Amino acid sequence: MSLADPELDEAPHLEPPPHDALALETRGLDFHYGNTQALHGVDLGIARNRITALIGPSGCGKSTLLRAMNRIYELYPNQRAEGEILLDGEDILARQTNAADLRARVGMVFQKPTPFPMSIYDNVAFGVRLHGGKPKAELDAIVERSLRRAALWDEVEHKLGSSGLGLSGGQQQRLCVARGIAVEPEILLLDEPASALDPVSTAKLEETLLQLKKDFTIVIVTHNLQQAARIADYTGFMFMGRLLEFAPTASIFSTPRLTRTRNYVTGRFG
Ligand SMILES: Nc1ncnc2c1ncn2[C@@H]1O[C@H](COP(=O)(O)OP(=O)(O)OP(=O)(O)O)[C@@H](O)[C@H]1O
Repeated sequence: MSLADPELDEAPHLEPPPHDALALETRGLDFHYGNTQALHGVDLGIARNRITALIGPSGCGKSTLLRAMNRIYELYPNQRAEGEILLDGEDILARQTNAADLRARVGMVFQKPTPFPMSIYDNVAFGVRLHGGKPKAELDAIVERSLRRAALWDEVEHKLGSSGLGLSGGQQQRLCVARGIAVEPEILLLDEPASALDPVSTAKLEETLLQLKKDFTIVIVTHNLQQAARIADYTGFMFMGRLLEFAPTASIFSTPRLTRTRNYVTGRFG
């Protein structure tokens, strides 16, 4: 049976977290790239201090959904989101929401590590300086704390003045996590953050994320189903721009309700 089988006309099965546990919620979210509609009426609830994974076949809209959550798509022409995205009850798609403030509250780490061409220290301090700056001693403390939380401090404490570009891929990605959390966002979005990393670096990043969920709400897009099963509390399965199934991770992998989800998580599609 093909995952795209039109005979499989199944209604979505959504088991969102309790409403009072939500940090962010999308309601009826549509997304367009010009004339192409990439998201169709997505209703998604992201639980506070939990890891939520978005899985699904290539092109199903995972990255688009993530990019809507901090309005980063606005930096590109002809991309638009419609519907509601509630962050602590406030609709961030509303015009009056300041995009720079929003991106400080909803940080993002990309697939490819993207350290800036500057020192390790300056990479982590970058966002804090951008959002108003702090006295040197306070900034030092923030940089150390962020690097510790990203499990990178022990590896870089003696070379904070060296270029971030000189680190290994795995270290660079943890540097990007440190940069993202230095401004104390409420939510950290990660778009396939381990796809360019070796297994050891991946394990280290996963461990870091499990620690970080004590302080942050995490949403991760991943192609790696084992990764979702290992670290996510909730998992959403997307298909052709729709959120088809959403539930606690164990249910998605052990007792998926929809045939399409089952075919995908067992690798029996296509
Ligand atoms: N810049 C763009 N312009 C036009 N269409 C786009 C653009 N970016 C994505 N799309 C389309 O939107 C749909 C969703 O893409 P998206 O990148 O969100 O999927 P994805 O699930 O993250 O895929 P992958 O797993 O391959 O990264 C796809 O049909 C894609 O072709």
